[in-house]
Amino acid sequence: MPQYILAIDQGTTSSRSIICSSHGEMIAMDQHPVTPSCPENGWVEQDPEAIWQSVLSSLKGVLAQATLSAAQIHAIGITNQRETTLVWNRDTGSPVYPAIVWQDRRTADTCNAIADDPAAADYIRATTGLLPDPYFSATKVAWILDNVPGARAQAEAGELLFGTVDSFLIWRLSGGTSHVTDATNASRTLLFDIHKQCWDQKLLDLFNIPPAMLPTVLDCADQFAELDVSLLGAAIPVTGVAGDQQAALIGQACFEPGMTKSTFGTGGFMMLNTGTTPVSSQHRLLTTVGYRLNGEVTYALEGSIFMAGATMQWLRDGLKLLDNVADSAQLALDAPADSSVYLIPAFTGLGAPYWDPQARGAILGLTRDTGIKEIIAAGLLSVCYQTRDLQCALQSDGVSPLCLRVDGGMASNDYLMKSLADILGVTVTRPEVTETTALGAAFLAGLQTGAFTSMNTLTQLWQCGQTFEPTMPPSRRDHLYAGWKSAVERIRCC
Ligand SMILES: Nc1ncnc2c1ncn2[C@@H]1O[C@H](COP(=O)(O)OP(=O)(O)O)[C@@H](O)[C@H]1O
Ligand SMILES: O=P(O)(O)OC[C@H](O)CO
Repeated sequence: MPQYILAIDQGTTSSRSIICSSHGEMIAMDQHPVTPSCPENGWVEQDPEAIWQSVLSSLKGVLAQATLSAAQIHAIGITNQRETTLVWNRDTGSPVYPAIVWQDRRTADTCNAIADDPAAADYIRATTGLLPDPYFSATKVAWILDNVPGARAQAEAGELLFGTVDSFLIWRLSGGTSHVTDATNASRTLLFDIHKQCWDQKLLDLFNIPPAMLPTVLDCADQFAELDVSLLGAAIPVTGVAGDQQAALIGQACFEPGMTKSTFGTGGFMMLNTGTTPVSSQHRLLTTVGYRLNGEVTYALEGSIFMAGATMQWLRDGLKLLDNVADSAQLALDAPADSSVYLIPAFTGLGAPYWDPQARGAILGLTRDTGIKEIIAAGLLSVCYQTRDLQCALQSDGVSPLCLRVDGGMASNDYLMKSLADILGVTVTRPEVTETTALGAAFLAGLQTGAFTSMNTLTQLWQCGQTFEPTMPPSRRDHLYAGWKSAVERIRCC
């Protein structure tokens, strides 16, 4: 008799819940959109109540679709958009400000000032594996405390709690009894020592964050909470948590050093397993916790692209060039292959390896012949070129992924996958089940309860769906990439 595990995947554009069996089969999925708002240039926020309601709806929806009751669910796993920052009142559970989303750049000046202090920047790098960039949570928390009237005093009095989305959801799901997170989410805050696996007092002082606000950090497979019975009718245990990119690493069964995955959702995130030794990048990649199980940390090198699928949303909703993002594959195929249009989607700056929060986007190489198809193709190719930027940084750090496992909403786009193989010059593999992020969270939850007995079991559950081989001549791929590099140089601010 299989056991049923439910996984919540709270992403930037939607909240999904899946139910899978202990045999690794997907039984049902339910998805509800969430819409970020951009109240000022470079700001990106979400309504915490909309996040919560979308998660609740997806929980109820997936149970209905699977025709299962909550009592039949063995365990819950949670995975989430990382870095997105919430601060809420311990007594009421009400957030004091909207969620500040990972893409938000409002704290760029603060980060630049810290980056200008070599001792502080070196300490951050050595302790957290990250860089002083508005992407991470610390300066977002400080901004809320400094800009919401009374918030800092309340935080110092222990009345306010900080958490990434996982923490906030667990607080709500547990009826306000569990204030916890996991080591992967903690590793994205700029406040967590990835070597000692604890919050770092010197960083808390640097960013002026009261320690009383912080959640307890657990392994990725652990006892996080029990569901408040009033929500679904059963006290289901929450036993697995990981940030979404780390959950995808697990869902893609990248358990051996050197194995690499890229997830193309709102952003694009390449992650390479480096084993139990943290590797420090000389080329501005991040050293991060891949997963922590039974107290043992597996580290990863990560390259983060801020705009992948979000570029296609902008082409659809902002420029109205598309009715449906999925149409982009055929339109791009119909564009002439020799188009030299480059779209640089630096809408909120550039992520790895540039880390330029002030850069802004551009479309370059326009001619009188340029039309919608060429711009759409350039939007998709921007994802390939940004991924090649990450591949080059990894190669310069002495690690070269020989093949790449892909997932995320954009992975269904065959034009993109084939172009990616061509521009990178490596085999791109799409798994049979592309909901790898949610699957990773389910794997973690099942590892804790014994529904999955080992990492080997998870490796055997991973199934290849389709592979895309590179066929573009190396000289052509290098020529196209050189055009991208010179286009990027035109828009950089630092
Ligand atoms: N066929 C497609 N072609 C191009 N982009 C796509 C396609 N399908 C989805 N996307 C993009 O992928 C993103 C959604 O992927 P998803 O993994 O659900 O994102 P997230 O977890 O960040 O919310 C959206 O930005 C959407 O524009
Ligand atoms: O919402 P996604 O899937 O694009 O993921 C967001 C990342 O976790 C941000 O670091």
